[in-house]
Amino acid sequence: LQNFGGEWSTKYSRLWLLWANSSGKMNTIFTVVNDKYGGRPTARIAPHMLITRDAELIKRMNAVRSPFKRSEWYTALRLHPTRDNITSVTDESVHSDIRNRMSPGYSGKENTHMESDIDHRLLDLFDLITRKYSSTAQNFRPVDLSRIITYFTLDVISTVAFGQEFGFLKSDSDPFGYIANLKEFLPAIIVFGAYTELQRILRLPIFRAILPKSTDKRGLGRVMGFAKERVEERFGAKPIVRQDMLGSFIARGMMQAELESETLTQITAGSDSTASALRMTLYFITTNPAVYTRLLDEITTAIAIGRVSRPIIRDAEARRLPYLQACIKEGLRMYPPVTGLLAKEVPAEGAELEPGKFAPGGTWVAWNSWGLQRNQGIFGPDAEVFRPERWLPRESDGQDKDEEGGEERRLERMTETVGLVFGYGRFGCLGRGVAMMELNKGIIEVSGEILCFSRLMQCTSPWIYSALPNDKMPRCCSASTYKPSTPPSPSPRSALVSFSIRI
Ligand code: HEM
Repeated sequence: LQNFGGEWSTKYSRLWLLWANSSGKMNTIFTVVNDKYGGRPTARIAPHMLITRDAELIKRMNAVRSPFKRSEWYTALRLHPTRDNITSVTDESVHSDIRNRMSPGYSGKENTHMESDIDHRLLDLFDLITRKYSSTAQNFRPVDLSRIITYFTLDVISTVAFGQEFGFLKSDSDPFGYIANLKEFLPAIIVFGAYTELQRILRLPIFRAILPKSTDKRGLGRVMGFAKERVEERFGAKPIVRQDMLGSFIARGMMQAELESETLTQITAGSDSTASALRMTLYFITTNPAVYTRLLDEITTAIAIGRVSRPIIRDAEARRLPYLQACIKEGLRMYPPVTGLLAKEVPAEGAELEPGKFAPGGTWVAWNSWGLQRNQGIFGPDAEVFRPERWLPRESDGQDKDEEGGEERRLERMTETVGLVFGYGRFGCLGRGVAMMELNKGIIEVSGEILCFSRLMQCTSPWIYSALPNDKMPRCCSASTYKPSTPPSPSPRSALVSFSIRI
């Protein structure tokens, strides 16, 4: 790999990688490395490992008939003590068989409750804010939005996966100690991905006891136990039949033991990723007054002309709001939630990764999703800035047709590139539809809620004001209940929202 630039020690050992992995700043360190070594998109990060921010190479490696395959890095994603899952399996044919059987369930076509399930969890979120976090002049009750957003995505995924919410929002707590345990596990997964020999040691029977198992009282193991119970209910003498993801997987012949491992993966893959996207996007929107105002103007107008359902916007309606869509794409671009290495392996015969640069068979090529989304050639010189306007068509001055296909091509390239935050091709995210539905609904409804709560009850906008029955905080935004001439209740109540930003 001597043709590829990188820190000098990466030729000899994985220590630099270990340092980068455990620094908490892996995303920016890899981006600096990709920038520093001649500005080439691919650099060396370990004796056998490269990292790339080249969108074309990432697509080539992930494409359906590509000879590249998953590297052993993926085996670190095995959470069950004895069974692989869709994300950890490295055998191509086993992976594609599981994927074929799981895709219909994830797609939502066979999950008729999906949209209403998400709506109910969003209402639970607002109910929690109303119950516990609306401050009065005497009683100051700020809420950490980051924490409860994580509760929201966990309750959503358990509901859409197997028809029962965990109950994070109802109890306003982490009833299983799951989040704390995952915080310990995720960094370990990252290290085990680079040092795969550690995994082999951990799989020895004497070490299995420290891995999570369904009989544990707390942590990942407890969630595993919860998932196991839900799976058991679908088998046996009087099985529960429900049209949800689990129902779809069973209909496609997945066995009970397989499902116990897959449901745990669904939860880990589907909650933290979406929670990061939601909280970072909300953070950027609500701390940019110009963006925030424009977004609320868009929704207020849409409500006024009857294009938005209440109490929760429909997914199809949200897709028709261009500025909301621009904010969501820009949020995903600024903070791609998955920054793990996801390394693919070069086929035995080797491959030319960049013009004139060959990598031998067996080389691992990791992705730098952060750097990929900061490509100034694609997103413009202000790629470091949160600016949703970049996603809106620019007025044509008649000259942009000369610039590589003009405005249409510019938007297309950006959209293709930001779509890569969900991976690509045969390894692409199966939960993308669920995640986008949560974002479409969550971003706009929570943005409105924050504004509603953060103004004392002097609000006049139809978006933020409706009647206040029984001195309760309202679910606002009903255009029909908007009475601008009626002053709202004078009692000063608000919810103060803070974000603790975790990356
Ligand atoms: C904004 C939220 C999300 C992002 C950014 C995201 C991103 C990703 C990425 C980058 C991959 C791996 C691609 C690779 O290995 O090359 C992936 C895989 C996967 N994701 Fe997501 N994801 C999100 C939400 C979800 C949700 C909500 C679910 C479940 C409902 C989910 C389920 C999965 C599954 C099952 C896979 C494995 C697919 C396979 O191995 O074939 N994800 N996701």
